[in-house]
Amino acid sequence: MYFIGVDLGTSAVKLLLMDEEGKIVNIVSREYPLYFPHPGWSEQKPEDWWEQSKEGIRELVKDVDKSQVAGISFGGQMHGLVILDENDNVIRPAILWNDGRTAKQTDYLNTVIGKEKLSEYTANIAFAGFTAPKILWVKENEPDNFEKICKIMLPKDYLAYRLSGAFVSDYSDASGMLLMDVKNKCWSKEMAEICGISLEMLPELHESFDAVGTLKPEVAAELGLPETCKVVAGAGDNAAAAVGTGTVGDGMCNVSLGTSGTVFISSNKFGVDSHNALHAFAHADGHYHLMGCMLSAASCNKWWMDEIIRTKEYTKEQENITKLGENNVFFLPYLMGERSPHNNPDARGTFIGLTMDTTREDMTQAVLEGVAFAIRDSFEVAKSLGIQIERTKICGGGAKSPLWRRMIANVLNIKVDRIESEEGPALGGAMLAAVACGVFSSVEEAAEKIVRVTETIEPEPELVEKYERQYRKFAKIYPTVKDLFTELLQ
Ligand SMILES: Nc1ncnc2c1ncn2[C@@H]1O[C@H](COP(=O)(O)OP(=O)(O)O)[C@@H](O)[C@H]1O
Ligand SMILES: O=C(CO)[C@@H](O)[C@H](O)COP(=O)(O)O
Repeated sequence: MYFIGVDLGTSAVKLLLMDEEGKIVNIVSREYPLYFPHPGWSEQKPEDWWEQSKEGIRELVKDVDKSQVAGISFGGQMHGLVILDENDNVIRPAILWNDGRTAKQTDYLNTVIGKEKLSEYTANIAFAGFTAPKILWVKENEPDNFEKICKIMLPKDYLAYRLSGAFVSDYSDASGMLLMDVKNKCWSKEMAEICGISLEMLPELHESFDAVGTLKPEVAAELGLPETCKVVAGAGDNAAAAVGTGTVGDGMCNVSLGTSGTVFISSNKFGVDSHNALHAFAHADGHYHLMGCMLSAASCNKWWMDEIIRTKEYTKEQENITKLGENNVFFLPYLMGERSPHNNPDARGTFIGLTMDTTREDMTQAVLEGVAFAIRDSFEVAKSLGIQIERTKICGGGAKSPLWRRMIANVLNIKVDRIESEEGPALGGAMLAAVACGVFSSVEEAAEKIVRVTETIEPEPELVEKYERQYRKFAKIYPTVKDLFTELLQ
């Protein structure tokens, strides 16, 4: 038997084929455009996700016996608002997780409804990228579109809907909508009322490892897959990545360096961050997790390389970096505003400390370090909650860089475990499909049998000390320039 894992990412859809022994048989990737129609806005077309996923699946399975593909599941970029009308047409482009247009609606939710009430209804407060503020934005700014809404779904749920006709979501991804009561794993009537929507507009909720249907006959024919192929609910990309890196059970950690950067801490018990800086979400293993999310991680390096110094030679560029822990240049990686821990859509990217002898390498280094320091910010919040993290897994495109992995290990002062593939969410998706098809009795068992650590990066005491001093300096920059960010936008 084979299982397909689909990682519906922001930069591309990554598809992974796994056999029932857990061996990765093939990986395929298909890019699609990301639109920034206004500064701070971020959109994609669901039709692009669908077309590229279909093309990717055909390529993925072309050399295997397709009749043996037993299940397909997903890890999807979270929070994106996909709205369909009564004829199942997409009403407008999806508004993504890193879109900052909802500052007014987020402020309304946090101050007028109030953080305490939001926390009581959902276990979280409002962040600009979450789905509920986006619904309010459409209501206020595009009333004609709002009137047409029949179905509200998340990005990966759109794929499941097109593949199977099942209008469903899973608890981990739905946690990020600010419409779900995370503790009790059900929709919040209060939040639906606040957003002016009915519960019928929301998908049926499932565990990530639940089979929710099979391929529609016409889709099966188009893909060359059997109609019996199970479509499995799947998870938000971070929960799926956690499955794919074996971050399941109690007190495990995964750092993802994708377009976003995340710190994911699994827990067998429901818990909330009293500072509201970390999200309290459901996990794909049936339990819970806390998560910090920075909006621009590997995308900062991509921006710096592609748009500014204009090179595709990421590895070569990083090989010239030598001054680890001694850089006088610092970079705030807030190119799309920032979520954890600042919750500030107005925050912006910033270089500070430039002099006449600053080199291109210093600035490249500052970009990579700025991301590592921002990841550390979420670790500091976890530490303040009494959570001690001694080692972490790492995944995402940025984790392909040996230098970045080393920086993370030293800035965080913990061991960093690399697994066989950086494609955490896609592998996690395939594992969820295998659980739903009965190959494994639980997500934990799948992780135990499949995930292998291939390398551990140890912190280096001398560098840890240097980076501790550097982090203290970094931590002073945001509070100093914070007010200026809002002023600059006026
Ligand atoms: N060697 C590398 N060094 C730094 N960044 C990298 C490297 N390889 C890939 N990336 C970055 O990883 C990101 C894609 O990672 P991925 O986890 O697939 O993201 P997403 O799920 O958001 O689409 C891109 O921003 C890409 O530039
Ligand atoms: O908003 C979040 C998590 O809360 C992001 O992590 C998105 O889920 C997008 O992930 P990537 O495209 O970076 O994997």
